[in-house]
Amino acid sequence: MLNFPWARRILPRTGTQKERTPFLERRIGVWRVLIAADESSSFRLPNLHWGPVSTYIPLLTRAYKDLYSVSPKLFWLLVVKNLWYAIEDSLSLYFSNRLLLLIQRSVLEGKIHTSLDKDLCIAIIARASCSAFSGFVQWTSNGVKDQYRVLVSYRFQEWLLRANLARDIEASQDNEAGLTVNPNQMFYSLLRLLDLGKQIISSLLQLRLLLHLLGSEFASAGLASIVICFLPMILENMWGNKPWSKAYVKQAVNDDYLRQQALTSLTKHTYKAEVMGGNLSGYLLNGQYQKVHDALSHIPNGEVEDLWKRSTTALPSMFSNLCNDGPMLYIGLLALMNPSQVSVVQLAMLEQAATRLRYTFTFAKHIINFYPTELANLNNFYRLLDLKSKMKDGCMPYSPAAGSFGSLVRSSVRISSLCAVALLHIFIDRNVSFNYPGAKSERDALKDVSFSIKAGQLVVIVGANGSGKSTILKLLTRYYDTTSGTVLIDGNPIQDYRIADLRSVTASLTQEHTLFPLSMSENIGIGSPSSVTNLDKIARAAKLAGAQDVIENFTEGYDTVLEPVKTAQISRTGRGNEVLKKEYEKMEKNNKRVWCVSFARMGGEKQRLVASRTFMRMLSEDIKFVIVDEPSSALDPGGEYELFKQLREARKGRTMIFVTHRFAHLTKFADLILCMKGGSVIEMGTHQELLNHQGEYAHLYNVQAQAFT
Ligand SMILES: Nc1ncnc2c1ncn2[C@@H]1O[C@H](COP(=O)(O)OP(=O)(O)OP(=O)(O)O)[C@@H](O)[C@H]1O
Repeated sequence: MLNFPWARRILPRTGTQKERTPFLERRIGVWRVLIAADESSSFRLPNLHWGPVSTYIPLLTRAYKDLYSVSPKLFWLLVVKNLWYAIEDSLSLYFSNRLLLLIQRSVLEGKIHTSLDKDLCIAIIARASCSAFSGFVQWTSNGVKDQYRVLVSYRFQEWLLRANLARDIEASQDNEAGLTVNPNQMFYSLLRLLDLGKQIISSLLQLRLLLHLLGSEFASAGLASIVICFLPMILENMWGNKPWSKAYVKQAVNDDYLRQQALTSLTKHTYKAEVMGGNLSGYLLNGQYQKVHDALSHIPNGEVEDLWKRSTTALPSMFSNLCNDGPMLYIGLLALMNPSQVSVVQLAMLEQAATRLRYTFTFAKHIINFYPTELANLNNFYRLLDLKSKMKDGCMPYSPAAGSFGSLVRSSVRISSLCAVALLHIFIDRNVSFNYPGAKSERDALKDVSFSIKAGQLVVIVGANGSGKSTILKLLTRYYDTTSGTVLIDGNPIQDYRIADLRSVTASLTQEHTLFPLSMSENIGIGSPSSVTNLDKIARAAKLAGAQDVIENFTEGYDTVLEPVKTAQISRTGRGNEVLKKEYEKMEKNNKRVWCVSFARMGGEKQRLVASRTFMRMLSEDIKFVIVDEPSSALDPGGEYELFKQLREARKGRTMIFVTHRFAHLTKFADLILCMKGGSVIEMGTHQELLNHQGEYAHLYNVQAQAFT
């Protein structure tokens, strides 16, 4: 079958027994191609695997219910449209047949009787109405489809957005959360599956029409037409060398080709300095590239699909085309052999009916071939939608009175068997341990941690890298739940509170905080969504974070959009057009916002902007708890000192936990310092107490102090 040496079957079936391998493997050009085994069997009817279909019935039911719920009216219009298209072909053929027979009778008789006249009029009206109504349905259905698509994709997109936002960190790290789903595609998948129903009804009606035509004296011609119209489909299955309609993966396995790719990639910007500095152009071009080029010159190059096509013979496509003309040729032969038996009208009708039936079947087969992909789309969408948070939300509201700063819990707190955190009041018992879900490390991120924080205290956590400082903050903000032990907030386990309530009284500033693809003012204002348009407040927050100068540097000031979405795109074919390409580059350059991004992406400016958001949040009286995790790595010493000072002052008696490596000008003000090592709190106390203790904290402090002496 494959008559080129470079297109050979790698794994021939062994012996007489047909070994069931999951793939058919072929080597084509530089590619190793694996084709799904069931795609390569010699002949079978279209992929009618009813097993998978039946397992997908609940999914389909849910999908169509959702589709219906978006707009029942448009749904029914779509169904009616499909039903009409299902019967339209057979109906119009039937009326055409009737009309042509009447015309033939009238021509043969040479005169028109009244009854014939009447029948002819009815037939003409019926045929014309059918065509006109089809045109009307086509016109309305385009509008309906577009309107429905927009509604459906917005609604489905909204569901996805809600599901994605509601998911906690652990669930977001799940593989399933990485599924890519296109709601627009979902709509088309559902539509195509509706189309399949249409094609099935249409085929049945067309078969019925053919049988009706077979009732005449040309039964044998009709029967032959039916058989002939299926022949191309059968042949396609036998000789179906169309990799683009098959499930396959390809992998480049030719060493020379891989080296050629590697050499070509050395022209990229990433390697530019190295290649120029090493004066490697001559070596790469003349020696290496030339060598692989010579080695590859006798190997056919190109896409798998094209190479595949070139590896087949012309016979299948010649025979397939002949079969397409089969009904016509067969009827022509009949007419030659027995002219008296042939009615031109009926022959023409049979030919038309057979052709339409063939098209309907081919189209249905096409949909059936792709239905696994459509079902997979639907399945992915609902898997993503149903991917729930791993953490259970509590049901207890948490709403301390505005300005209370947790004073309700200012009474002393006993260290119990539980660990409590006071936002108030926070406790952690000796048993509090934690490891990240799926963590590879054998050591727990936190081990036997125990401490208590009183409402309104300033707590600084210090310690070496990886000692568990940030992890404590993640437990206190309920990004994760402890593996053992409990965190108590105001005397109650943190799990009992509604997560959204706890987050609404917490302000945080961490290294992981980032800029949104929004304007500067919104980036800051979003810290307090109810004041997002309050420019005075936003400016105050920016001033506190020392970001005012950064913002004023931009021509558009607070309206500057950071991290903008890409505005320009160039089509595949457009990439080959130099004029278009230049215009595209201009569009990208003219987008001043891109420049802003690179300016603000890294470094101190970004940290100041991000800190402004936290200050914005702290300006709200609702905030009771502030956590800050290493927010100043890129700030200059002056900026860092100022930021720490402003954060301390903006705290206004709220409970604040600060994680930092550069704690010299912070720990002196701390009510409590936790010094951590290897996931445990090894020292606890005030700055003076810990210095006197001469332990780990004193060591870390002295290392920093020595740098300035
Ligand atoms: N998402 C994660 N998944 C798995 N392990 C993690 C994750 N985050 C942190 N860890 C591990 O947990 C331990 C504690 O990390 P944590 O970030 O709390 O330390 P840290 O004291 O804040 O360190 P640093 O000073 O470098 O920020 C480390 O061993 C770290 O590798």
